[in-house]
Amino acid sequence: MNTPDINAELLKFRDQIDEIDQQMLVLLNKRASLAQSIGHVKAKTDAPVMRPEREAQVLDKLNAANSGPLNTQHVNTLFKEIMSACRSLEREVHVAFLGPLGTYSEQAVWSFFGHCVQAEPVDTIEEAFRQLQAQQVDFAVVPVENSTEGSIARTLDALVESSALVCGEVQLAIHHQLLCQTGSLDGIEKICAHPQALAQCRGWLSQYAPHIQQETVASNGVAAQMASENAKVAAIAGQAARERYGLKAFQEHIQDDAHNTTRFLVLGNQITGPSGQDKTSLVASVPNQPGAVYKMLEPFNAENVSMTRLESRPARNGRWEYYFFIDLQGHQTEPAVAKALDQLRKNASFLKVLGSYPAAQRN
Ligand SMILES: O=C(O)C(=O)C[C@]1(C(=O)O)C=C[C@@H](O)C=C1
Repeated sequence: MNTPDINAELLKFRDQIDEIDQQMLVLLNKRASLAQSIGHVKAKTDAPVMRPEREAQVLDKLNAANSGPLNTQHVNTLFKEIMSACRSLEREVHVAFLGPLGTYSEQAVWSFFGHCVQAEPVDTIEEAFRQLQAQQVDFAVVPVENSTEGSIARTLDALVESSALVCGEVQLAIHHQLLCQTGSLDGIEKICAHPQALAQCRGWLSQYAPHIQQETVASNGVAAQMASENAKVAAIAGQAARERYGLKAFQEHIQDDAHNTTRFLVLGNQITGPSGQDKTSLVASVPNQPGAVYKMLEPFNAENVSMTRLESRPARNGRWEYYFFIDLQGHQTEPAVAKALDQLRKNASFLKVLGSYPAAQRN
């Protein structure tokens, strides 16, 4: 095919794309107007603008109907952003996250809420909980566990104390990158990162950058900021930091464990209804007696409710008691889950249901 023929063929397809884009724009604006109408209805009763269960259902319905060539991830990414834009026309949603900018927590915010939210970095996990409790923000996004490093104790402790409800979860694949101003290691004198990131990349660093000094800093976001200000510094950080600070990658995927993931909780002050594929998180404590833990878990077995997580933390009351953090499959309004929780309430010395929320498979 000669060049004029190729150009003519491209033009034909591009004309069709232009036409479809115009049609989609009309439809998207129709959708946005409907969301605005929903917003007006909600405003009458001060009902929450963000409904995680409804957004999960929208994605599930679309994916069930999808015949490709777009895959599930494409559909989710596109429609999360569409809902994010529509939602922002109802009211701007404010989300606190563990900062600074450029951390994986920020990435988790974009992944759950799309980009049309007001994301506000805070210095500590406790401050995120405080702002949520004081209703300074609508939601808070905090890390709760990492597949290689384990649970984030400060989040677990804060969950026991606070009135925050779990409204959602985000499973984020942690892809560390070695970032600097030029994308080359020439002239780099030190590599900065959070201690966990350095630990997670130990093998790669000893093989490919054994002679460069390493320095631990408060977060990968801080490391990326340092690299953006100093050409002799490289940082280990993720995609959000790379974009935020305009850095170039010397190498992507430098973590030793290819499946390294961090799970984040989306916390709010609102109850989340069932979406069809949900999880329930709770924290319970039992008397320090033989068989007590077995008795605590027995109702889940009896009701055939699957547990996806069981984690213990000292209760910090000086009596060698423990809090058990449990995640279940199903929503607390489902009969089997409700029955198991009723029984657990009788067996436990302490029980707090932290919330039911859509499971993260849509991320
Ligand atoms: O269905 C609603 O309640 C809406 O506000 C609409 C919409 C959407 O764009 O589809 C937007 C925000 C909510 O989180 C859920 C869905």
